[in-house]
This record gives sequence, C-alpha cells and structure tokens, in this order.
Amino acid sequence: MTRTVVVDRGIGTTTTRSGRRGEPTRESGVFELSRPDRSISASGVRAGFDDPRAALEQLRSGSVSAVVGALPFRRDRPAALFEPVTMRHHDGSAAVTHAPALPAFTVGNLHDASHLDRVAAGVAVLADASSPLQKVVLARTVELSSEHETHPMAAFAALVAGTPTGNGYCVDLSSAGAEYSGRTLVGSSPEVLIRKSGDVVSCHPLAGSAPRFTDPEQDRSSGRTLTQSSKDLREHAFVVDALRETLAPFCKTLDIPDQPTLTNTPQLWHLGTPISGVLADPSTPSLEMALALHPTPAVCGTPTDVAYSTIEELEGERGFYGGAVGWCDAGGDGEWMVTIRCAEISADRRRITAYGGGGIIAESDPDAELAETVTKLGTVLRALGVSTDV
Ligand SMILES: C=C(O[C@@H]1C=C(C(=O)O)C=C[C@H]1O)C(=O)O
Repeated sequence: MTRTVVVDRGIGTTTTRSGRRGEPTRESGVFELSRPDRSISASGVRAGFDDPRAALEQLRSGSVSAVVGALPFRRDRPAALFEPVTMRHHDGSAAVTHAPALPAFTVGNLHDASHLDRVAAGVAVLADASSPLQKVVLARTVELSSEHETHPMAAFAALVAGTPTGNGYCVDLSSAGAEYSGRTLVGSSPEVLIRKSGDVVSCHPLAGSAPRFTDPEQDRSSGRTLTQSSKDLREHAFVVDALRETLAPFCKTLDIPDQPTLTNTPQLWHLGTPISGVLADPSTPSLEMALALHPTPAVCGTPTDVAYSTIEELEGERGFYGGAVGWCDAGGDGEWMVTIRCAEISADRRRITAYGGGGIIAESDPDAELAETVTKLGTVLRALGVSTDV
C-alpha cells in the first residue's frame, strides 16, 4: 500500500513518484489542528503516505521531518498522511481570518429511523450469549448539499468558533489515493487519543454521553444523572481498560483515576478519564502510539475484531470517521485526536457527509441512541448554520 506522492505546487496537480499524473487538486496538503493551548497549521505535500507504517518508518529513519494527517477507521484502509512543506505551531486555538461565507444547505434525514433497526440489531448480538461482543459503537450519516461550494477553511473556522475550547481540525484527504482526491475532513473533536511531549504522554478518553440543556438546573441534572448511570459507566470502563492494556508496555509510570469525571462540549456531557504516563523510551513516536491505541472501544467496541465486523455488517464503510487526526514530529512529539464530531466535504465541495454515533451495550435503547446521534451531529450541523431542532 506504500505510495509516495509529490505535489507539483506550480500547476496544482498531484504526481506520483512513478510519474503518473493524478487528478487536479486545489490547495493540496491543508492540515489544521486547533487545540485550546497549542495549534498546528501545515500546508503542502512533500511526501504522501497511504500506509501509516511507511510514514512511521521514515519518521524513525529521519527521512521525513514530520507527518500530519488522518488515520481511517479501518486499519486496512488507506491513510491520508503526509510530510508537509511548511508546518507552524502556535499558542492557543486557531484564529481564522477572512474565511469565506458558508452557503445554505439542503439537509437529509436528521432523524433517520433506520438507525433504530441498526441499534436493535446490535443489541440482539450483544444479548446473544454465544457472541463474544460486549460493546459496539454504531453510527450514522446525514447528507448536506448545496448549490454553492463550502470552503473547507470556512467550515473549520465555524467549528473552531463553535466551541469555547477552540477545538477543530481540517485535513486534506488526497494522500489516501484517487478515491479521496480533493476531499476534506473537518470536525471539532473533544477526545484526545494520545498526546506526547518529551517523555510525558496523556489521553482523555470519553464514553458515556448525555445532552446539554439551556435551563441551568435541567443541564446540571443531566450531567449528574450521567455520572450515576451504570450503563454509561460500563461503556466507559471498556475504553479505559483497553487504554490501560495498550499503554502499560510503553510506560514507566501510568496514572489512571479510578472513576471518570464529567466533561462537556456545548452540545454534550461526557464521562471522561484524564490518563497520564511517563514513557520508558521518550523517543517513541506519537504516531506509533496512535496506531497501537486505535481503534479504542470509544469508536469501535469490545472485542475489537468482533466489533469491527459487526460495524461493517450494520453500517458499511466509515471512511475517516472514527479514525484519528493529528501530527508527529521527528522527535516523536505530537497529538492525535479521535475523529468524531466530523464531516467529509466532497471534491466538488457541494456535498457534505456528517457523522455521529454512540456506544451500544446490551441495555441500550434504540430511541435514546437515535436521539444521541442527533445531538452529536449537532456539533457539525450547528457550526454550518443548520438547526437540529426539526
Ligand atoms: C462515537 C462518537 O462519540 C464517542 C462515543 C461516545 C459515547 O458512546 O457516549 C462518547 C464520546 C465519543 O468517544 C461520536 O461522536 O460519533
């Protein structure tokens, strides 16, 4: 799967190293990751990698100086990673100026009842004593279309502005091959898969969700109920257990609180566990750890292989939703966010596919799960000016 792509910046087309000329691309190699304390802005493709192992090898050997991009949900699908031509770090979240205006959208079925059948089918497998499946994350999409183009930076700016933390990302997916040429992933994820700085690593897994409310008392009560929900605590524990098992071999010390704490976005309350550790080998690349940790049961399930096949059967192809978005420099430092609260913008920029899902266990209720996807889809939809109150 190794493919190296060199971009001819002058005329905006992509050529492979073997000399084949690809589809014309616009602004090839856009990568933005906005985080509350430190953001990354990269552009241009010096070398593209659809195989993350090849990117890791070249980072280790020092032949590339940094890698940015997106990992897909399925480990056997092409990644969209690249060594950028320029890469800047800056303090605080991204401040996008002069972003073009967003167009008006026609929105697909926001309350698509077919998700009820999907969840019911998942619950049936989970309740079947002969299946090893304990948790599965099931998701759905909503399609947006417009007569006018959505500029990815306009969507990114709106997503960053839509959260007080300034979380947001925008990734050109062209390095994943012809199928993805010109497509862009945008989103605002609250979930840190792995962050590495020197010998310190941290993660902030989220699992277990409840809606926010405008009424302060109702809002607090929704959060409080979540902290006491045995169903959500169980969903959360699968994720923390998986992270503990994967992180332990990398770490000299690992600090994992016994109980999750409440965290929030403008749309949702979540159960979250702040995990930190000290690496045995401080040169371990953040990309290596992201590949080891992904997919966690926050986006896939337990056990992973059974959850993967259940998702494939009940949902189909997820593309980059449920993957990871991030960066890794030559010293191994970097940060990878779980690719949730996201949407993919088509190459012609007139169609947008937004994604939302949730963890399902045997006790899950299909109606509540459908409502949770609408709330989660609200992160992207509201940023794009689309109401979810219909
Ligand atoms: C799967 C999504 O979110 C994940 C699933 C959660 C849950 O099941 O409660 C919570 C946070 C995320 O880890 C999504 O936003 O699409």
